[in-house]
Amino acid sequence: MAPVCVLVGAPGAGKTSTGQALAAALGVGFRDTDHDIETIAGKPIPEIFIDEGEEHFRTLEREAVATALASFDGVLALGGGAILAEETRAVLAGHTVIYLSVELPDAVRRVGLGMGRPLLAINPRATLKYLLDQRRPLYEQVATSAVVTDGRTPEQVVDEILTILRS
Ligand SMILES: Nc1ncnc2c1ncn2[C@@H]1O[C@H](COP(=O)(O)OP(=O)(O)O)[C@@H](O)[C@H]1O
Ligand SMILES: O=C(O)C1=C[C@@H](OP(=O)(O)O)[C@@H](O)[C@H](O)C1
Ligand SMILES: [Mg+2]
Repeated sequence: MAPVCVLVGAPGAGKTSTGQALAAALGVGFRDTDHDIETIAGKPIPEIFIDEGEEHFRTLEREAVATALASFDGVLALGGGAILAEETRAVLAGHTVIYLSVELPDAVRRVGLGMGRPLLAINPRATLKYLLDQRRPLYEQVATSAVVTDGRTPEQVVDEILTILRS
């Protein structure tokens, strides 16, 4: 069993919201590893960062991604930092991985002051710039296709992913 596709990209790329619309268009289930982590931890992501720290969150994230890749056959959205783990990049090999790309102006506008994303709670613009520069090569490394989301509606992004999945 494998996901129809796995969505990766920076915070604000639209992995969660566009992923849900894509799953609906395909008539398949939708799963987000951030949600799985919250269920396993029994608390929201900001509380995991406060109580146990980022390293613990990343451990839960590696486990959540590996479990979902092995047991889910719908559209799977990862958290923006999941690809930082070499182990996760390795288990993504062989999957259909779509990189939803977003650059700083649109990403900042979409995530505002973080909205439940603890890494972006302080100085979101500078932090997002750092994250984008650090992660862009990793998203490109794991992706089998890339879709630009800047200046495009979620519907346009879904249409392009559907075209990719049909090809
Ligand atoms: N293509 C888009 N155009 C405009 N707004 C978008 C687009 N994709 C997502 N958004 C908005 O950006 C915010 C972050 O989207 P989300 O799906 O949570 O991104 P991610 O899961 O990649 O961090 C949400 O408010 C969402 O509605
Ligand atoms: O970029 C990151 O490191 C993170 C992104 C978030 O997910 P989204 O990319 O869906 O916002 C969430 O996993 C957590 O706050 C950490
Ligand atoms: Mg998300």
